[in-house]
Amino acid sequence: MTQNPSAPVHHAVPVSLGDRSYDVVIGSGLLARAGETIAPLLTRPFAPIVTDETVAGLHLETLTRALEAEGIRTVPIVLPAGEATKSFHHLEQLLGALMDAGVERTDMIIALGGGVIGDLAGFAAAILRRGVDFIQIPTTLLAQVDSSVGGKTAIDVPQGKNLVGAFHQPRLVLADTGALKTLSDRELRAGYAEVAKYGLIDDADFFAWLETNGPALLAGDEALRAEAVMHSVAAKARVVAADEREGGQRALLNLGHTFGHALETAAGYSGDLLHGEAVAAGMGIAFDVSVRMGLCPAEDATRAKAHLRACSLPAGLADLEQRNSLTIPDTDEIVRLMGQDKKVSQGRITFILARGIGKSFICKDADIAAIADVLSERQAA
Ligand SMILES: NC(=O)c1ccc[n+]([C@@H]2O[C@H](COP(=O)([O-])OP(=O)(O)OC[C@H]3O[C@@H](n4cnc5c(N)ncnc54)[C@H](O)[C@@H]3O)[C@@H](O)[C@H]2O)c1
Ligand SMILES: O=C(O)C(=O)C[C@@H](O)[C@H](O)[C@H](O)COP(=O)(O)O
Ligand SMILES: [Zn+2]
Repeated sequence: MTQNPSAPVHHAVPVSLGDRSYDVVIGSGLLARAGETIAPLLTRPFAPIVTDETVAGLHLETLTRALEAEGIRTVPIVLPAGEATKSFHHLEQLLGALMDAGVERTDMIIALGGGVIGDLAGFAAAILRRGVDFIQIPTTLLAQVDSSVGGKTAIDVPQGKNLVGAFHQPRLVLADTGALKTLSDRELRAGYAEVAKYGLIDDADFFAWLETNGPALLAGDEALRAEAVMHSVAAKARVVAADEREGGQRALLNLGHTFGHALETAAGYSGDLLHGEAVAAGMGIAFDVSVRMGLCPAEDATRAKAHLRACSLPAGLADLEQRNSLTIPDTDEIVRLMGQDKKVSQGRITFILARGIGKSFICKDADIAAIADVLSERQAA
């Protein structure tokens, strides 16, 4: 990336994957200068931009101007905002729009938005003409710290979350932390769940840092936000570089997700339950199960859940019932839905459990009775 004295301060985290390596560039004001960064990656001065209606109203013009200033012709493709857009219907619509726009195999698709747009546009890029390059420009906290990095792309289906998808790495990720200023408080907090996840997985020091700084970060401290984004991206980049296709340790990034995805499926991928909220509740459940199985000290579970709640996130099923006014499916239904998880092998569900804060591990022989007990008790404590 060309640096000039008037350019905003930015930081690049490499994702090292051999000839598919790329940088995650993090900083405020990057969107307005995206043209200089992106132009050298294009084979011709043309870029379709996939985004959603909300982000289009807030940030599309800045990006379009930045690209057009470099002589790049843009074609915006604007989809409805929200999880329901990660569907076969919208995938078909998007693929049609990309072909109608004349996208060739050597072109570059730009995904501008949150994890929904990144996952959907990334999947479209993976399968259109058997694979077109794409760039992630994540605009939510969740997408900046997690979904834009690592190449998991997918849509949701009635059977479960992300069950149809592909691994397809982006060529570049541009995370403009200034774009987070327009994000709603609820979406910011939902994204924070994935930040807290990195601490809970294997970084107790980071979790302690979040306990001190999380509330100020959520309240709007931009320097703390940028620090949390850089730390989270570095953590994810390390895991992805070591295990791109989740043959092993990448599964740790699924902490809270086996429970969370089942709840999102039950909620019908509606705005009643955001992905980050489901993950937060799922992480609380994972800690409760770990305590119930005698694996984790109760005080660590209490601490993990207390921090989530201090950040106005749910830490279990009772919180979801009360805070999100969600009707929680019965235990049998949750267990049935978890049976569709991609980590199921030979009929057994793999769970990510914890021996303490920062001590998560992959458990292939979890006690289903203990899990069912925790789910049935709703764990409000
Ligand atoms: N691929 C991965 O590795 C990975 C990782 C984590 C999550 N995910 C997926 O990501 C999705 C959730 O992503 P998300 O939380 O970003 O949701 P999202 O994409 O739906 O964005 C949340 C909302 O914020 C709006 N928005 C986005 N940027 C904004 C901005 N700067 N200002 C104001 N509003 C803005 C969007 O229009 C949307 O309404 C889920 O489908 C989840 O499964 C994928
Ligand atoms: O990148 C990963 O690996 C993750 O697990 C990150 C998760 O936060 C993300 O929600 C991911 O989409 C879940 O993966 P899945 O394979 O369970 O769909
Ligand atoms: Zn997630």
